[in-house]
Amino acid sequence: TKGSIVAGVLAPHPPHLVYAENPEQNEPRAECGWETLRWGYERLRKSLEQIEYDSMVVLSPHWQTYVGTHFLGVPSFKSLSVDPIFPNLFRFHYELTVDVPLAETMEAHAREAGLVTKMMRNPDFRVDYGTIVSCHLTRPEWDKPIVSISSHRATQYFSADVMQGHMLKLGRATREAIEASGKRVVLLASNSLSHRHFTSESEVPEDMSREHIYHHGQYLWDMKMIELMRQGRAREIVELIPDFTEQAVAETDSGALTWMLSALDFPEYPAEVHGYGTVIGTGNAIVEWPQARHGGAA
Ligand SMILES: N=c1ccccoc1=O
Ligand SMILES: [Fe+2]
Repeated sequence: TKGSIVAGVLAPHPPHLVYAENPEQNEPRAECGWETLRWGYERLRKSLEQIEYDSMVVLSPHWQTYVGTHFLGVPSFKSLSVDPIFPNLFRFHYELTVDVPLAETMEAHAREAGLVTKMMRNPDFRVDYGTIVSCHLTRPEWDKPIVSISSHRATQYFSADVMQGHMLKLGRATREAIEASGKRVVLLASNSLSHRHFTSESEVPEDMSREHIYHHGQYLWDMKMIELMRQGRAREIVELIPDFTEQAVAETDSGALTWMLSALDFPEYPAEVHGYGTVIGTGNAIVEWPQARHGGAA
C-alpha cells in the first residue's frame, strides 16, 4: 500500500517546556512555567490520539550540518542530552529508536533529486535537543520510531532563498519516500517563529512575570504568519519565509517549516493552532495540519 503523511506539525523545541513538565528523564525540577504552550502540546497530543501512525519524522534546527542534509542511520540511541545554553534546565536521559529503512529511503530520494545527503552511522552520536524536545512533547511515550533530519546552513552560507530551494526539493523527496515506504507518518517542523530573545536569565527561570515577546514587531510578524496558517494559505507562508526569517530573526532559517509545507504539498485547508506563547522572548506556535482528516496523504 502507498504510504502517507497523516499529519504535519509545527512543533517548537524550547527546552524550557520539557523543564517545566518535570518528566522523569530530565534531571532539573521546575515549580511551574510556560503553561499556555504546554497546554497547547496537550491539545496536540489529544488530537494525534485520533489517528494511527507508524513513525515521526523531524527536521531539527539544532542538528546543524555544513555539507548537505544528514539522516540518523543507527537503529537506536540511548544517552544524556545536555542543552549547551541551558544545562541548568535540560539534562535529559533519552532512549529512542530510529526508522532506519524510512530514513534510507528518504536519503535516496533526496540524493536522486540532486541534493547533497549523508546517512549518519556513528552509534555514539549525541542526538540534538531540538529533535528530543519536539518528539518528547508530541509523543512522551517514546513508543514510535523516529527519523531525524539535519538542517544544513544554506541560509547562513548563501541566503534564505537558497535554503528555500533546497527545502522545497527535500519536501517533495520526503513525500515520495513516504509514499514508497507504505508507512503512515507524522512530520514535525521543529522550529520557533520569531527568535530575538533575552540574553540573561531570571533568578528563577520559570518566573512568568518576566516572560513576554521580545519586541512588538516580532509579535506582529508571528501573528501574520499564524493568520495565514489559519486561513489555509501555505504557499503564501512559504513565499514570505525569506522576509520573515530576516526581519523577525526567525528560526525558519533552518528550512524546517518550508520542508514540511512542501512535503504536505501546500495544504489549502485551515491549520489548527493549538497554542502560541513566548519562551525567553521568542514566539512559538504549536500548529497541526491534520492531513488525514483532509483527504489523506499529501
Ligand atoms: N528555539 C529556541 C527557543 C527558545 C528557547 C530556547 O531554545 C531554542 O532552541
Ligand atoms: Fe531553537
